[in-house]
Amino acid sequence: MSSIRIDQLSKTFGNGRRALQSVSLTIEPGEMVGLIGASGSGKSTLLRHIAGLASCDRDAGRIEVDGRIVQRDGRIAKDIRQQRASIGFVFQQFNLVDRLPVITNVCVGGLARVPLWRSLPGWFTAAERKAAFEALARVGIEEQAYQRASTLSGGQQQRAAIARVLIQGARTLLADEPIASLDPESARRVMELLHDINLRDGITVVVSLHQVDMATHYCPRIVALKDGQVLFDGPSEDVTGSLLAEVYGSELESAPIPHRSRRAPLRLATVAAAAGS
Ligand SMILES: Nc1ncnc2c1ncn2[C@@H]1O[C@H](COP(=O)(O)OP(=O)(O)OP(=O)(O)O)[C@@H](O)[C@H]1O
Repeated sequence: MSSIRIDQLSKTFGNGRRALQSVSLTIEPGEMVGLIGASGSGKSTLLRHIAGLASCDRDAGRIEVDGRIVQRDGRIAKDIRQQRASIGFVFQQFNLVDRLPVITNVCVGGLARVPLWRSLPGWFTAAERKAAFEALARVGIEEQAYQRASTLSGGQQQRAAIARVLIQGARTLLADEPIASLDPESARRVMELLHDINLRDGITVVVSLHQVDMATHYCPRIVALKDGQVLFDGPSEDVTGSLLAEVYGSELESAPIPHRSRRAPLRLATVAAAAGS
């Protein structure tokens, strides 16, 4: 059974903008996939559809996660709340509750599994708090457990958000530009963490990134979107300068170019030359 299966997914927003056009994609359990593409190419829209946070066009697509239908032909599954328990979502802006302690934010990750009356802050059991503390230790911020979330650095907040996904027991982790607002060192640590979770826990990871070098370094498979369509789907080794020129078009000058330790670095001049060829 595939981890994620997308068939012929299309999305047109109310303003007539076609954000996704007949996207089909199959992702197997334990894969780590980097989603790249120019601004507006449809990366966030695709991730939000996989999580059932947005619905596709009528009669235009179907998404399954772990063999269960998330949405079909414009209708989101009725049991989406239960399904979301196994789909972790990490956002660029962390989505923590600023005024609550970090550990409470992390405990909230288990909410789909506890009765509603126990979801109020303070009602978490000792076992749940222990599990949250262990998740914080795993992401390296256990010392900040009792600080308000707002007092953490961006990188620490993102690690707390990942700890929340660990507590959630998600089998699939979708990360929408998780490092876009982080400094380079914090970004590297977050990518290392996603990589570790993928390798050690076997969690399927799909991460959208503007930094192509990060995508090709950490993700064995790259999916490139252009104008809402899959332009490339293949091993990161096959991401070439000419492909990037096609993916980023006029954004090329500002596009981050990969520096991959395994291969000769792709330099802007190489890519620009490919673009002109
Ligand atoms: N709620 C919305 N209403 C109308 N158009 C939208 C909406 N959300 C996204 N779009 C449009 O859909 C297209 C795809 O947007 P999306 O945010 O998925 O792109 P992206 O690749 O994630 O971009 P970025 O890298 O800048 O975040 C864009 O043209 C965007 O303007």
